[in-house]
Amino acid sequence: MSARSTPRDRMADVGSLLHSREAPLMIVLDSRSQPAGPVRVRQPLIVPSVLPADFARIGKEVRELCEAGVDRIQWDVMDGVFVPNLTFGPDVIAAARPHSSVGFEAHLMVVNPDELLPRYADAGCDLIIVHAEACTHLHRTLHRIRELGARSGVAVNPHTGPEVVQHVLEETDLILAMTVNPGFGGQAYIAAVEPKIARLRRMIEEAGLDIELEVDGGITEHTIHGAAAAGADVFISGSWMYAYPEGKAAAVARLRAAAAESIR
Ligand SMILES: O=C(CO)[C@@H](O)[C@H](O)COP(=O)(O)O
Repeated sequence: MSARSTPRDRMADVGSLLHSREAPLMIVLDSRSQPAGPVRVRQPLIVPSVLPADFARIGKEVRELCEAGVDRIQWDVMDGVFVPNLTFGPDVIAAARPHSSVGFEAHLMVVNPDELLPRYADAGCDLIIVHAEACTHLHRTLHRIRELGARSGVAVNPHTGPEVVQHVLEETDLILAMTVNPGFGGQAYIAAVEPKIARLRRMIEEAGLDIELEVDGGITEHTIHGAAAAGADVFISGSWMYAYPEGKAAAVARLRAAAAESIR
């Protein structure tokens, strides 16, 4: 737990301790290396987008996701300008917060994230993700998120190169490689992003930093393999998870198993 954590963060940390990035790392022997040495195997995190949820019963939807075994919950915040859609204000998220036993992340698809950061931190978002394309002073914005007591994340659209995050790695806890153009759920996964995911994974490893690498958009039990093999370790799922015939718990288990097969 970092020194910048707020009391709300600390409560959320206790609730989600089993899913922390530090705790679940396994040590295995890598038979490919000579001599054999310990290798860190990342555990995939499965995170639903609430975009397909029934907004008239959002508290119940959040409780169902927690019971399904998700690692945290993503709120897609859209302003109708950065993306052509409008979604959640901070008051909606704050109202849902007491219904959750896992952390909240806010994916801010907005043109002016800086002025909104305190509102989403106060609403109970433990992780706040801004778009590189929306931030004139990305380093400052990420630093500000941490000052507010949240973890910081930076998202990049499918067309944006990995180099935009090279000089802010020290200020970020997560990189989100969008695998659709943001704005709507239910779009097709863009496999052409995978080489960028691999490049981002190398950048993280070369920097020696504990940064999560998230993918978002079109994630299914099939597409998750390519993203995991490229180096992603956090997987957002929206429409596929909600439409899974055997229910959300089975969908989470299916995605977790599929990611674990391919994660590197
Ligand atoms: O950020 C976004 C869309 O802008 C995503 O979170 C999607 O909402 C994920 O939904 P599916 O592609 O899994 O339906």
